[in-house]
Amino acid sequence: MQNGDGETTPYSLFETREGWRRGGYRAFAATVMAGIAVIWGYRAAEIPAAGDPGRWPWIGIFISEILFGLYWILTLSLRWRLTYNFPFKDQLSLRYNDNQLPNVDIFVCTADPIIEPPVLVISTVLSAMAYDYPPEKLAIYLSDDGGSEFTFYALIEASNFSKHWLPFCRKFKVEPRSPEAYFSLDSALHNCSQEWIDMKKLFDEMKERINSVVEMGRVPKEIRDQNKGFSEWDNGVTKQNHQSIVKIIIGGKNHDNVDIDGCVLPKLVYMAREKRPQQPHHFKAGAMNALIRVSSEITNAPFILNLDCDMYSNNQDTIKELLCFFLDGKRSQDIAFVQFPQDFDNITKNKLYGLPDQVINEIELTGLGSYGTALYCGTGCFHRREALCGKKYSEDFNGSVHLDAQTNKEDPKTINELEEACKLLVDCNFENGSQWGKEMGLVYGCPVEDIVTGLTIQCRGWRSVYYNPKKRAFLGVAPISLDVSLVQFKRWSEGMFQIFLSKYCPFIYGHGKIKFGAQMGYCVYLLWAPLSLPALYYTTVPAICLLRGIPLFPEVTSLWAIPFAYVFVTKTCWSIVESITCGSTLKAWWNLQRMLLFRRTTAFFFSFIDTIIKQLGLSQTKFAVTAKVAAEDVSKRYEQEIIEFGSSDIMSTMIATLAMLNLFGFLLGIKNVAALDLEPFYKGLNKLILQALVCGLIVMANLPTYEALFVRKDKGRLPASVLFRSVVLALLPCLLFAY
Ligand SMILES: O=c1ccn([C@@H]2O[C@H](COP(=O)(O)OP(=O)(O)O[C@H]3O[C@H](CO)[C@@H](O)[C@H](O)[C@H]3O)[C@@H](O)[C@H]2O)c(=O)[nH]1
Ligand SMILES: [Mn+2]
Repeated sequence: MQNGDGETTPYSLFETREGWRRGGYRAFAATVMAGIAVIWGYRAAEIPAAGDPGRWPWIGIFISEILFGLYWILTLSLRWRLTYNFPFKDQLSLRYNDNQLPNVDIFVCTADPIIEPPVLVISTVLSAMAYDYPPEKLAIYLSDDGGSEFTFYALIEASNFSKHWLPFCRKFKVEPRSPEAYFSLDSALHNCSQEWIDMKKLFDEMKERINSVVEMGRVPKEIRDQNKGFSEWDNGVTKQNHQSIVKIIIGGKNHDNVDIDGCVLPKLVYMAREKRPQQPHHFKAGAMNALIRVSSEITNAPFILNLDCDMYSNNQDTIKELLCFFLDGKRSQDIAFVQFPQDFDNITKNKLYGLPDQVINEIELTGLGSYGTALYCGTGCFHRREALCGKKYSEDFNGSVHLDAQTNKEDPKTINELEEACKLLVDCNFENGSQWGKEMGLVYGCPVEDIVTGLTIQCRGWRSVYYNPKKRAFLGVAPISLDVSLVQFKRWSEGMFQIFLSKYCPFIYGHGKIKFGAQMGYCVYLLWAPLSLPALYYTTVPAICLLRGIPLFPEVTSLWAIPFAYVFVTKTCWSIVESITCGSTLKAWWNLQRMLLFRRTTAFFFSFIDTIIKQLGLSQTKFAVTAKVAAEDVSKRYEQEIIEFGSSDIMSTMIATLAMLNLFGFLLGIKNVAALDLEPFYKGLNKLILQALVCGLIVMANLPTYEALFVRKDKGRLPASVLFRSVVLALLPCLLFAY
């Protein structure tokens, strides 16, 4: 066996295996496709004559079904072929000893000390410091877009705490290594030794100190005096307006950089790039690019792990596992990044808000990864620095040469000189006239900087790997109220639709560069926003037509009902089977269907509108940071799986209005039919029953909405103003069209 050379060693570091044969799925998909084609044919053949009141609604539903059908064809690309990746960590240590392992830089981004509390941020940082990896090869960089002295203070506390925490983790093989997550595990699981108790006390005291400083609203003088770094905050630093701040908290050849056992600590750097009100800062993409430059000055590791501040490491072995993909000689050369799925540690049993979507994580993203084009999801992603910085892949690129060349960057500069040099790299003007945000680093101008950046890397010839280990590598915080969740989906769908409309549209930009299946797969996500249009049509027009007795579906006794029934029933069953085999419960599947309905009719629809407005140049890109904390009563309801509507914004009004509209349609439609004599009654029933079924399903999915409107008394209910608005809005079409 020879070091670093994939060709002469008999053992590979990773393996890619084909999943189950997909023949069954393909055959099934073909029958569904046939069903869809028959439905299209039926719609085209049976268009009501001019003058018939049903003509326009019919044409509308025809168009909707064409769009749904085409979208469904796109989703096939994600299921066609599934391959899975398996690293062999033990082989890595046989091939490379610790000295030969590459440096790794870990980037953590935070943006706001209130909705991303410093204690949460440092727990993530500490979990990253505690990886089972030679500490002298690790460096953790925190980018603070909040420019907050609280976050800086918390990081100093964390650096002191790490001197105890890291030895403790090593000694007791602690897992997970985020102290917050670890100590909230059932303590009965642990040996309640004195050391455990002492450690918990140390952590609780630190939390207490940090939280009290945050509550006080300023860092007291005694603390400020202990670290001259606080002087940066002396003259009016605000979130939007401040100079560059770079502080190397642990690093350099300082005797203080060891833990209580005398082991070296990983480097730790705080960075807040310069912000000026009139200068665009490009949100997370800007922060990441600043981190790339600062880290290149200080450590310049060839591999970069990118984490959101809530995504703590849940597996100490992750770095070693994932290096298997990068260090396997020739086979590794064209791999630009390895993406892990996004997972959360605050999930209830039945996934109230549909996150994480196991089918996306286990099947769809695997499917996209099988084309060599794993989606870059912004967090839990390891990059090859060169690929991220804009290098094109070419056959003669030799990753291992680069590895040999990299050694611990022994810088003659002092910490002070380094910090000053870094500050220049993150001032507002540094990027002017450069390729940053275009050809270099993360791409600017899009609220989903991650997806578009991943695509550009792939179009430069690189491959990416999706790795979904059994043991979750990272766990984050999922939204625990409906509005926060919908706002997050709005940002995503808006950003993705922008990509579709921009020069980065995968069908054009990716043409000839990534596989056609991959182009289709990307569009499954990029087209979320326009998918709202047929969805809205389906949730409004059948209900209104039902009121008026206009049939839009075939008679239930006619042969034409068969393709509708077939497509609906088999697709539903398939989706249930997929969910359950991916580890969901039946109830979780149902909750997801409700969330899909809510997302499509609100978040996706408003993002569609906003994207169009933006295309017209009337507004600017925004990035609404997702809240990671909530009030106690909200958390309590979340644990009981009660939906937190709790606001009167336009999205909840929309949800309530659609719920009311379908309820009216369903009830009045049935009432109208029931009032008939026997013979016309059966005829009417025959004609309208499928339509009533559509409304009935929407009503069923909305049961929690009615409860929130009429029954609930807690703060998470829908306020009376929403009830009033939704009833008026839903009655409007009923009155206009019904009589
Ligand atoms: O101006 C900003 C805004 C955000 N962030 C950070 O970006 C991360 C993601 O923000 P969050 O509000 O948590 O967004 P999510 O919707 O949870 O994020 C997902 O989607 C984003 C793109 O929409 C990606 O950037 C994220 O990595 C991905 O986890 C957080 O750590 C933030 O602190 C910044 O650093 N600067
Ligand atoms: Mn997040």
